[in-house]
Amino acid sequence: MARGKGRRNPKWKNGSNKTQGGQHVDGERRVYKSFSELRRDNDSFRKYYTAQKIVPEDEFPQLIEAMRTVLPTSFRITGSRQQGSDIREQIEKEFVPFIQQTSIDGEAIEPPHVLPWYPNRFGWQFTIPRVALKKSTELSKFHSFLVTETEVGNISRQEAVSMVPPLFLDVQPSHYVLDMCAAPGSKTAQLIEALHADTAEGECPAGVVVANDADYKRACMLVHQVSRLNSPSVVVTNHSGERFPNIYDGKDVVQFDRILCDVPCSGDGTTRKNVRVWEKWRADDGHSLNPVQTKILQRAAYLLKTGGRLVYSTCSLNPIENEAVVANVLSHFEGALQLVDVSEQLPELKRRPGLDTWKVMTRDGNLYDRFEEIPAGEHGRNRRKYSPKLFPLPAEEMEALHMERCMRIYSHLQNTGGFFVAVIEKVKPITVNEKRKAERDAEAYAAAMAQAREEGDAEAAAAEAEAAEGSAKRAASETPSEADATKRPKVDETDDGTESAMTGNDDESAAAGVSKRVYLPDEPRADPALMENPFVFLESTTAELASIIEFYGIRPTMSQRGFLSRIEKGSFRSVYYVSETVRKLMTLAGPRLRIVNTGIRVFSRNAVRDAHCAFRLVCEGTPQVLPHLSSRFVVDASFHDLKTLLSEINPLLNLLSPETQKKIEDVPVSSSVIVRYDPKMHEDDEEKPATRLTATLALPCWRGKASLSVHMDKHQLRSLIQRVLGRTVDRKEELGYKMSNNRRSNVEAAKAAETPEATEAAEATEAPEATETAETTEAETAE
Ligand SMILES: C[S@@+](CC[C@H](N)C(=O)[O-])C[C@H]1O[C@@H](n2cnc3c(N)ncnc32)[C@H](O)[C@@H]1O
Repeated sequence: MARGKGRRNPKWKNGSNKTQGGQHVDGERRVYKSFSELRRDNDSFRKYYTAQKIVPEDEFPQLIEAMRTVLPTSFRITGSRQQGSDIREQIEKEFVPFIQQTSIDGEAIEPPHVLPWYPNRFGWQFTIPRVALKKSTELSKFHSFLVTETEVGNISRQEAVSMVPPLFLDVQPSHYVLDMCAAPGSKTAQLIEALHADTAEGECPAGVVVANDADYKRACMLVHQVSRLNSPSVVVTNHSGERFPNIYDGKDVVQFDRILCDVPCSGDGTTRKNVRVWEKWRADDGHSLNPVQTKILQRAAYLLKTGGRLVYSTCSLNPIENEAVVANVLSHFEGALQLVDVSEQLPELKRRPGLDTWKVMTRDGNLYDRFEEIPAGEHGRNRRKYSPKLFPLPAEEMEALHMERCMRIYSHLQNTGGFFVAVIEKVKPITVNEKRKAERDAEAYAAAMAQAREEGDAEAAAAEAEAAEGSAKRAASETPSEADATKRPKVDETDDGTESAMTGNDDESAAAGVSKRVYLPDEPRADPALMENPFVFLESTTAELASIIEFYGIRPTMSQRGFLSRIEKGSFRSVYYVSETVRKLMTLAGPRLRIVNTGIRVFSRNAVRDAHCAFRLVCEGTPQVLPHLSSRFVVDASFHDLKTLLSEINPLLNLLSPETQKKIEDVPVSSSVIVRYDPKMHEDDEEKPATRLTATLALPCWRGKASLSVHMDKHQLRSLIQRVLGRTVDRKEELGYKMSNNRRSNVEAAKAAETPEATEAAEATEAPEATETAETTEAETAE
């Protein structure tokens, strides 16, 4: 690999040189179509958006051109964590300067850069293609860093524009927050971070985030995303947004301070990532999504506290999914809701104002300004397929709503995807009668549109069948080879054709892939096979919980009302922990709320027969429990000890420093213990971590008879090894938790130490713990 500056490789121009194509099975033959062959254009799309005047006429070519290029990769550092600034420093001081001087085959590489509008330099973007990341050892170190830190939740891959809506929601730690359409959860993660902004580890914010999605399987994806953030203040639920249940506190319905409605949409702002949007785009998609988007926003408006704030967003440019929905709901509740002027917030974010006029495109491709202009057709059949609700309100009403306060973000403005964001405040209550009327109207509108669509689809199907019959006749008169040649090769529906430089947690593509799927309230959604036992709060008198509290000396500073579990046949495997606010909400809601998951897993049953306590501390629960744990189970260690624990598998106690050994000997055999390393206390030490650390590290460990082993999942461990020891761990090494290896390395170490007692102890090896550590580590990862 050559170093030094040079030209940029033209084949990386769009951040990708991917040649892999889509495929489909055509009879016995597989037909591949490369993504570069896919047409990144659509005449109907051009016609529609030119007519909408979403940008000035002379700017439209720039917009289209930007929408045809591949999207840069962007990510966010988890700001609420102590490690956030360490991670940022590592990027700024290690990776950026290094990449600046790196070139491959004489071609310069553009280093990652900060998203100027994202607070605290925690938002980043880069265009280095994956192939380049893997080609050089140095760049692959950056790649490995991104993947590992994403897996442990220190970094989240997220499309830049998708980071915008939560920033305008302005979540405070005391807020009750509802994320109505949350999966796969990139924005939920931001909401949780904001909730924890000023909460010390081990404490619970007064507020709560309820993350909801109508799709049960997608709600499970949400659980994975949320669990990376270890928050006791989150509940994941599974309801249609428009039917999110009332939770009663006495006679009052519990309302939320903040609501995010990131509704299902056509996703036509995501063409840079989902190339097939070009091919599939139809103006009709917006028409059929408008009713459900309206219902979700109406429900959110009702569930919002007076004085509260709501954000409505889509990754679509279509005014029918955006301004039409907002204007209708605002006008319906007559002054209860107002658009907020946020032009002074995030000034670096380039945006354009919302529209107050637009046109509706009918199936025949004609565009109309007013409903009445649509030719009625026989018995009004033609006009019935559309609704006045798809059109702008009268000009003076639109003006009064200040639609210019909505934000439109376009691809060419700052090299992102497209997005729509409206920030809404509730300035007076909505009465139950107003709510009911709105619901009835929305229901009738949705039903009428659905019926018209069915009629329209039936007509279209008949026309298609007629056309197919004609072409079958034509094909019969052609030779087989000619008929084959007229077939258009299809492409795989499942691959979005994009390339991610950060594998692992590609949440955004997952979101985009099904964002158009709309779940209606009466659709059976839950897969019973996946349903788990409901959560039950554990009384502190429950024998097993009492034994955990007593053994680990959990102080009363950790409320004992927060422990809960999923009980099966009178027994439970794991203990979870939630905040008092979550407990209150769950108690008030009872079975009304379909809870998919909640809480942090703090203790898990261990498999060691002679252990004093049947439960061990779980890695993800460590930050929550640590401040409340008896000091007997917390050992402050030196860098030498940290290094030993991270480089050896089940190191013998005599490999640790004498002071640490002494403290560990006080800890009962076969139990969890936390080893803590505070970099501030070791600033003058000669030996230091490979990267500069400021945040304290806490390693949950297992104290065996003669050894101490780190008890973390493999991703956490890999992240620590990279940051502390400065080396990338390969898969074989990380999976080296094999009994034989453990025993061999311990015996060798003991022999090297030349102490007969140690050799004897090593040969007797801590078999149960070692096996348990390895197995549960893998199990934790799987869970
Ligand atoms: C655009 S995606 C949300 C992306 C998500 N906010 C994020 O940032 O990761 C829309 C989501 O709405 C869900 N959905 C579809 N219909 C819904 C409905 N009626 N109520 C609630 N959620 C719905 C889909 O399952 C999908 O996960």
